[in-house]
Order: sequence, then structure tokens, then C-alpha cells
Amino acid sequence: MSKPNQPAAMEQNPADIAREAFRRLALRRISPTPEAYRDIYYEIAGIAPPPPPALQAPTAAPEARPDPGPELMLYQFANRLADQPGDLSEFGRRLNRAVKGRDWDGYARTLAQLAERPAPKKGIDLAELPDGEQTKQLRDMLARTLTFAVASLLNTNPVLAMEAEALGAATKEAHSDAALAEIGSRLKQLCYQIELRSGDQGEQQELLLRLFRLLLENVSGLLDDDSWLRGQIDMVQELISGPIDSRKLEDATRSLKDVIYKQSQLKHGLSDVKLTVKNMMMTFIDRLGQVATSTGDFHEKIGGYSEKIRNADKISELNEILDDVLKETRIVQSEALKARDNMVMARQEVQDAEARIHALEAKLQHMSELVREDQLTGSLNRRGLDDVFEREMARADRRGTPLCIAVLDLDDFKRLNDTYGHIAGDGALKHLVKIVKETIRSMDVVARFGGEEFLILLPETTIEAASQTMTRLQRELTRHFFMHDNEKVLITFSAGVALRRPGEDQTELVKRADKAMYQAKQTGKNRVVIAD
Ligand SMILES: Nc1nc2c(ncn2[C@@H]2O[C@H](COP(=O)(O)OP(=O)(O)OP(=O)(O)O)[C@@H](O)[C@H]2O)c(=O)[nH]1
Repeated sequence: MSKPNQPAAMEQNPADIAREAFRRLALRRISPTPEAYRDIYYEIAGIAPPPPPALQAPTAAPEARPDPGPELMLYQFANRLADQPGDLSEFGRRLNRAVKGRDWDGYARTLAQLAERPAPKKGIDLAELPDGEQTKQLRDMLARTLTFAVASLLNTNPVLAMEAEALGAATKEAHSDAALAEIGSRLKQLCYQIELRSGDQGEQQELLLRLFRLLLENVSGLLDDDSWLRGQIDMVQELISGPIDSRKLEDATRSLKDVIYKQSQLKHGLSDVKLTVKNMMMTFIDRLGQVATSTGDFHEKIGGYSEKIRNADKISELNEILDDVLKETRIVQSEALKARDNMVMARQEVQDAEARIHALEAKLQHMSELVREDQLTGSLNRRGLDDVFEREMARADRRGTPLCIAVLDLDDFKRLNDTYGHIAGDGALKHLVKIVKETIRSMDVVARFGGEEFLILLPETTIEAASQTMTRLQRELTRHFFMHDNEKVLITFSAGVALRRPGEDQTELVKRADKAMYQAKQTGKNRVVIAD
């Protein structure tokens, strides 16, 4: 505010002093003459009154300054007020007119109106007026909010944080409409930017949480067996399911660290166990291979298993391989283990000795079987069959191998006899035995059971294989006809096959096979029926 040239005591606020002077005149019910005003004015200002001035009529020269003294002061006050912006200037002009017209009542009325004038309205240049107490507080609060609160909340975005601080500083200085309008627009822009960023941040947080949940689900998928770890994972999932705060995140991190530590321990332990099992199995297979060198394709299979074990990377795979190995091993196991050391040490000697023994045995067997043969067909007779039966049952029991028999009966043999004669019938029986011997294995034995009925003994044979052998024999008979007087005679037979039950004797077994053979007869002949 520019200051006029006037006494020191007046420098404080002549308008206020003038206003107070008129208030006191009114209170004391004193007429507002210049003299009365002057006395009270100097009383309020606390200075000695000057000697009475010689008044000069302001009407004589309207633009001329009045003489110094109260009128001059009233004149000066009016002029200064007229220089003020807004409605103050109108008050100034009215006071000026009153001074010039020496209309002291009018001057007093105008001053009273000035005193009662409401607070300045919007539109007055605030730069020229001091802040009210509330405005000051509000301005301060806004500046602090921007400088400290908003700026520190924006610490992840330095550009916006700096703008918030700059706005805080500008708010303290902005006293004009234009400055406030500019701050308002910058504030609006800042709010818009913050809103944008907070949307992005929320989206990023959601994406991170989704990623985290996905990881947790995968980790828990790896932990089928461990209830402790599953509990930890569930806890972490529960922690992040609700609203997230830093405490919850800390808890989740701690729990997850425990899980990761335990998991790494488990993984380490698991690979150790796998390696140990692998090595154990390799050693086992190597030893088995050494023991079983003479067991032909078993040895090759064992080699294959070693390779499989080397390539296996799951315990479950190793288990499957071990099962297969054990299955293969079971057959040779008992013999292989019994003869293990001797076989390795003196394999060649054993093989030679075995060969000699076999030759000798075969010779002996042939000789003994001569008196046990059926004279017509060359198959075993019943006595021979009984001996072989006894031997094969004992062997099957010892080895735990299956033993099957088949009972064969030629179909319509009576008609053949009747048609071609008995000699032809005999020839047909011999032809049958010849084809049987060519079809069955060397270890199988055929015996004539009586009349046109035969029995075939099939050691180490499953019931399915026995049945297939009989069907194959029927096929062979249709391919190799019995020839009588250059005539092709088709011989067929019906058969019943039976697998010996554990401990079952010869009579029971033959009875079951016989029953099955009769079923084959009754259901059309030239058939094979498996006994119950
Ligand atoms: N040539 C000859 N015939 C025999 C011999 N032993 C038994 N037979 C005959 O074989 C025939 C058996 O006849 P059946 O028991 O009625 O049986 P089938 O005619 O074969 O009739 P199905 O068994 O029902 O097919 C009888 O005629 C016996 O005489 C033998 O050593 N030589």
C-alpha cells in the first residue's frame, strides 16, 4: 500500500482512525463539526492538535488542495479511498464530494455506511487486502497438505511429487484471482494424473497377485504327500485372499520361505534316494546276470533291464522295472541261486557232464520204454504212461510248473473199421500217432489209453497252450490224410484237455479230461473242450 506524506502518528491507518473518530462522535452524541472531529481525531491518534488553520473554500478551486487540518485529512482520506479498487473507490468519491460541499452530515453518513460495509466480495483483488484469519489457516493447511502429505504419497512418482510440492509453495504466495485460478487448474491436472496412476497401480497389483496365486497352485501341485507343506501353502493363499497390507505380505513371505526351504531339502533327499535305489538295482541285476549266464534269453532280458534302469528317472518307473525283473527271475530263481557259484566256476565242465548224463539218460529211458510201448502204434502203453505220469507230476511239483493232459478219441472209428476193414483201422491208429509225434514237443508224451483212445501228457504247459496244441493237431490231420488203397481217408478226433490241480492224482485228472472229451463228442465231435 502506498503511503501519503502525513504525520508519523497517522501512518498506522488513517482510515481506521477516521472511522473510530466518527464512532466516538456518535457515541458521545456530538455534532460532527470539523472542530469536534479534529479534537477526537487527535485524541485517538495520541498527538497534540495544531493551531487552528485558516480554511480555504474548496468550492473556489475544486481541484485545489484544502488547507492542512481535519478537512485536509478528510479530503486526503477521501482521495486515497477513491484510489482503492471496487466499491471503496465509490465511497472515496462520495466522501470527496462531501468534503468539497462541506457536507459533514453527508460525510458522516458515508463513513458510517463505510464502517458497516460488508466484507469484500469475490472479485476484489486479494493481493491488495490482507488474509482473514480463517483464509490464512485454510491457505496454510492446503500448502501443508500439498507439500507434505500429497508429495510423500507420490514418492514412487518423482515428477508428480515435485509438482505437488511446487503447488504447495505457490499456494502460500497466491493472493490474486489469477494466481488462484492458475493453482486451481494445476491442482485439477495433478488430481487427474494421480487418478490415472492409481488406476494403473491397482491393475498392476491385481496382476501380480494373480501371478503369485498361480505360482502357489503349482507349488502345491508338487506337494501331494507332505501335509505340513500343504498347510503352509494354504496359509499363504489365505493370507493373500483378502485385502493386502504390508503385515500380511511379510507373513506370506515368511511362510513361503519355509516352504521353499523344506521343498529344496525334500528334492535333495529324493534324488539321493533315487540314486541309491538305482545303484542297488544295478548291483542286483549285475549279480543276477552273472548267476544266470546259462539261461539263454533271460540273460539278454536282464541286459535290457539294466539299460531301462539307467534311463529311468522316476521311482514308480523303477518299481515297474523291478516287478518285471522279479517276474522273469522267478522261473530260474531257485535253480540259478542253488547252482550259482558252481555254474560260474566250472560252467564248461558242468555242461559237458550234463551232456553225457543226458545221453545216458536218453538211452536208458529208451530201453526201459521199449517194454512200456504199445506194439501197434509205438506210443507208450498204460504202464509206460503210469511211469511217465509219476515222473512228470513230481517234476511239476518240484518246479511249480503247470502240467496238462489231453484225452483224444477218434471220431466214428467204428464206421472206419466197418468201411475199410480192421487192418485199415490199425493203419489209421498208427497214422494218428505218427502225426501226433510230429506235432507235439519232444518233452510231450503220447500214450495209447485203450482202443481208439489216446492220452497226451504236456509238461510245463498252460491250459490255453494245451488246447491250442490239440487244435493244431486237428489241423495237421486235415493236411496229412490217412491213405488207404490210394484213397484219402480223413481222420478226426474229439479231445478234452485238463490242467492238473495242485496235489491232484492221475485218476482224478484223467477223469476230468475224459469228461471234457465226451462233451466234445456230444457237442458235434472234431472239437476240443477244456475241463472245468
Ligand atoms: N482196427 C481197430 N479197431 C479197434 C481197435 N480197438 C478198438 N477198435 C474199434 O474201435 C471202435 C470204437 O467204436 P465206438 O466206441 O463205437 O466209437 P466210434 O465209432 O469211434 O464212435 P465215436 O467215438 O462216438 O466217434 C470199435 O468198433 C472197436 O472195435 C484196434 O486196435 N484196431
